[in-house]
Amino acid sequence: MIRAIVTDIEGTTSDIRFVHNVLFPYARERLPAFLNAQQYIEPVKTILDNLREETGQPDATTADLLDTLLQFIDEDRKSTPLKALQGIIWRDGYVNGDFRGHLYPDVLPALEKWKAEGIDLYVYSSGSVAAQKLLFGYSDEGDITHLFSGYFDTLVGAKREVQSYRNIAEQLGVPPVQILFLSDIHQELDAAEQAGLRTVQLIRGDDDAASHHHQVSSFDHIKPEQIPS
Ligand SMILES: CSCCC(=O)C(=O)COP(=O)(O)O
Ligand SMILES: [Mg+2]
Repeated sequence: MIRAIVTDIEGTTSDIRFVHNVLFPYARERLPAFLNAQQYIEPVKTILDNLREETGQPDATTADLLDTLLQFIDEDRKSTPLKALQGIIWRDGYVNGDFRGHLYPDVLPALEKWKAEGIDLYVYSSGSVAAQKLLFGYSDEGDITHLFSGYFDTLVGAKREVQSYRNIAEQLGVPPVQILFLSDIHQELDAAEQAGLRTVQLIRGDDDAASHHHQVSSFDHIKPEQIPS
């Protein structure tokens, strides 16, 4: 039986276009002024030092790091320091009501049903845990963070690495075979499957996302009780 469901965000609970057309431009536009104001203040100071270490540029200036970050944004690089900075910048947008966290309409009813059935719910996204809590805390359906028992970001490991899913299962204290991972990206699902998790692939768009994983177009087609383990 499935005891825990871990869900991706972009392309799974939420439209890719919300992330790429709203969140990313919002952070990109504000990043230069944000770094200029915050570069010597924690936690930004430490995040920038982490970026220097990540990129092997120990003597990089803030201007150098800004160029690197803008390039990472344009490449959709899942850099942990970048995601931490984005999460801090996005807070103002959510709190000020500039935008709300997009949820597909099938997501909340399914999460509430699974929670009521005793399945614990978690999130695993490249977005920082802070960014995840903001998206679900200021979502189209209001604050739904009460539904989630925990959050994972790339501090647990990259999403296409098998070890990341072993780490998640160990932290949950649940046998991998009793954990269902939901994502749109087959490489993430492949890694989760190799770690022993069960998988379902969300096909939200019309792109050809052929894979061997069980595929559904919405959360209401997911039946955890029918997944053998
Ligand atoms: C938490 S909302 C922002 C998501 C984000 O920054 C991102 O890069 C999405 O990556 P994912 O691994 O969830 O597809
Ligand atoms: Mg995704």
